[in-house]
Amino acid sequence: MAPRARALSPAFHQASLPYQLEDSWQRSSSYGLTREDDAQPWVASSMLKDARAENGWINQLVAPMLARLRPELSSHPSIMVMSDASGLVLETYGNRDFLHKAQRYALAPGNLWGEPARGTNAIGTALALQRHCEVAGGEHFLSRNAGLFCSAAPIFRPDGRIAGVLDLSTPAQAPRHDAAALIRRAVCQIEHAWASSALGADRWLLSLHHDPQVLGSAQELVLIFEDNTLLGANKLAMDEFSLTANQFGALDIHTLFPGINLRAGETALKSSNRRHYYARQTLPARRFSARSIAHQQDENAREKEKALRIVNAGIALCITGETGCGKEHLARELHQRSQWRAGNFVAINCAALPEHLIESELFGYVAGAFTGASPKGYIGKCREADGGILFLDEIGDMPLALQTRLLRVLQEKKVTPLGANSTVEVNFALICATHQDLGARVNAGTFREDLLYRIQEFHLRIPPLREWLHVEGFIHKLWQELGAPNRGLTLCDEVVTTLARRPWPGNVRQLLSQLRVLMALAEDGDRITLADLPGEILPAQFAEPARHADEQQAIAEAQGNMSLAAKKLGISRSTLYRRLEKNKLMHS
Ligand SMILES: Nc1ncnc2c1ncn2[C@@H]1O[C@H](COP(=O)(O)OP(=O)(O)OP(=O)(O)O)[C@@H](O)[C@H]1O
Repeated sequence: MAPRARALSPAFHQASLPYQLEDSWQRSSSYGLTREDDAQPWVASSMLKDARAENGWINQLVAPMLARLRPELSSHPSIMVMSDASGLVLETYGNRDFLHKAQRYALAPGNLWGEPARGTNAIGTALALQRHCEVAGGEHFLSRNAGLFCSAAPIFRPDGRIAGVLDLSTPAQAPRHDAAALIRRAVCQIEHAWASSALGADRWLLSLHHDPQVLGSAQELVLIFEDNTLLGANKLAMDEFSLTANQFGALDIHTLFPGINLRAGETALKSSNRRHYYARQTLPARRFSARSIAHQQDENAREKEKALRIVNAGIALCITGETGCGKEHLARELHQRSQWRAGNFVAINCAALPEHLIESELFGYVAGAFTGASPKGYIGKCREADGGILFLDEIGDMPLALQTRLLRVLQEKKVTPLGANSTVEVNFALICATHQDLGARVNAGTFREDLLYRIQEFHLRIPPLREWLHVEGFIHKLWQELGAPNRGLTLCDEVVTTLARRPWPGNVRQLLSQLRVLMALAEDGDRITLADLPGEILPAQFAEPARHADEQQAIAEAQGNMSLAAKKLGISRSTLYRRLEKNKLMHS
């Protein structure tokens, strides 16, 4: 027996799974699921509403394409299911009778179909594998889904990230044999339309194919450029040129197509992989395209993309913003997405280190360089960051004397460890962060002007939370990232609005702490209401005892039956008791 098969339990063998699904079953077990589980995790309608709002591309790109497929879909007992990138079902389309039956399987908006929620299933497993996946009948991990046949594929945004999953589901006893072809065709059309819509005031497109007849169809390869820099592509082009999301913003057209001369209107191209293509260029629209999805990204996202390009180009980035607004978080994200990700992300807090240690921390020292030094010497943060990113937090607090040495290192890209005679070459991208006004520090004479220009070749300010336009959506995102949906925890609309309106002087850090507290105090399945918020956060009109009116009313309506009252409120009995206890304490 192969070692891989030996690792599987007998129940796995009974299902005689295709190879790719064996791993998925293993993962399903590791999530703590059993085949008999009957839970159907879902999110509250407010969260569904927000998720739909965040995924406006579905209305623009998927709905028109599915409308064209309607005749094909309605003739069979089958439905199309559209989920977001977490497996949350946002829309279903297709045969009415089967739509109705599908609800029994919870294939309806608001349900979570990621693998952690429902084990092996086409949506969740396509997300896990990042490619097309088919799951038939008993291949589903949960026995309750054995009545389904599902074929699903992820949809890739032009920036290389997964946007969601398109799934075709039928009864297991009547599978559609053309399901895989139908899904692939639909996904290909969506990705093509998405990439094509990126054409904007400053972006142009290059469409390519080996076969000139294919140009202009959804099967063509589409590359998106700003000047000569590749910004994105449809998935077909990503596969053809082995492109990854990290290369977008960093790859030059001449690297992809050496010797290309677009001015000459070239229509036959040779790529760096020596393949020949027929090409068509679509030049920037003269006027701003309001329909361009790329332009719908909010200002923050656009700033982030700029910052990524800056970091990829090795230009020093300085991030400013109030405490807790996410400066280090952004720096780490940029590292993960940048061409420097193979190297280390080395963070040093210039305010937290004693002045006499910063120099040895940054530049290292040789053995015996000073009393108390490690006998082995120390390589120093600059060299640890070689090939990666050096993140200097609170740069505004760096002592003046050290600023001079840092400036030299940044100019010469060479480090001299303490006590050493020779220098060592280093190559890293520099990101600095500060909550201070560096210009004011320069005026006060406590920060070197030449260093400011060197570390702030590009400046990005993260606004404080109170200036953000879409805090509600961000709260939902954090709530999901904290794992609340796995516990069936939802936030009611009033809570989200109340939290979004707080001034949050501690910014994201403070908001996150508050969400963590709410999660820790909640019971699984709870819906968090205003009554769960601490007094100092509540708006004045909800001052007690009015804020507990909901509980009192539910208890009265349930004639004192606490289980029934809790059910009406969508909370557990223990949460109801806890709220009443809190109320009592506040009035004692
Ligand atoms: N966009 C975000 N998404 C999720 N979590 C975030 C985001 N931004 C910040 N955080 C989280 O908020 C907390 C504070 O962020 P971070 O440490 O990056 O802030 P900062 O601006 O560097 O703070 P300080 O100036 O105090 O050093 C961290 O736990 C971080 O993971």
